[in-house]
Amino acid sequence: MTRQFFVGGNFKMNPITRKDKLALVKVLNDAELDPAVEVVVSPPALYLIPLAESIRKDIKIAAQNCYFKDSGAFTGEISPAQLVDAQIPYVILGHSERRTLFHETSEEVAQKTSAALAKGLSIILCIGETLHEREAGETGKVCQSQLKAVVDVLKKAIGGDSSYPKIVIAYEPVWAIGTGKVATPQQAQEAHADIRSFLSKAVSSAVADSTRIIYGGSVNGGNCKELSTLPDVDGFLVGGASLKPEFVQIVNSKKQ
Ligand SMILES: O=C[C@H](O)COP(=O)(O)O
Repeated sequence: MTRQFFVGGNFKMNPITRKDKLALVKVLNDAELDPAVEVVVSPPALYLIPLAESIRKDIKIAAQNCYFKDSGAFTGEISPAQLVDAQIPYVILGHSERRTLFHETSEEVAQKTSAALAKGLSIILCIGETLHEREAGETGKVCQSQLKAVVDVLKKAIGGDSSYPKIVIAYEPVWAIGTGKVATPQQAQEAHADIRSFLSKAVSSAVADSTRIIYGGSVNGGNCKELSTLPDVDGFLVGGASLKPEFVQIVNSKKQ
């Protein structure tokens, strides 16, 4: 099955100034982007609506997080219903920075995933192991347990397996994030194939076949080409390099 290549830019808590944000938008708006690629950028919450209004319409916008309730006394949170109302189509959930710095558990990530899907949002669901877990030979076990929490919740949710086309799984080994230490093509392919095989057993072979599994962790203009040729790598979630003009090269990595 052909899976549409997907490139996401996670700006994290950047840029600091609106001037830098405008420069970034100009680079993307002026660029020649491969029309076959789905491109999504994810700014801080403050910039979601202004970015959606100023960026070209073939680039979609993602929030970097959301809560699982619709509204109420939850200071600092944004709800799936609010994102839908603001016409923001995607949300990143389970990023390792949320899991580690903000102590989000896999169960909370699953609850947020289910709530966001119920409102019609698409999800970039992040999973991945720490260096310690990789060195202990636990990469597969960790990724599967993070994913299983979502699979279990979706089994009970309205819509069930029909939700999977709205989920892109981002495999992001924590040791590769922001470190300049990218996974080797062999490590990336192995982890992606393992995730796909888990999906096949835990959900169905059709879902395993059609779900996009993208790689994140120190992707840049220099290493994207080789990673983009791997059979189970369906795109990238880019952090640091998404703030630079080389993001265009990463979007176009299949065409280079
Ligand atoms: O969400 C993106 C990842 O955390 C990757 O970040 P990075 O490209 O800066 O390593």
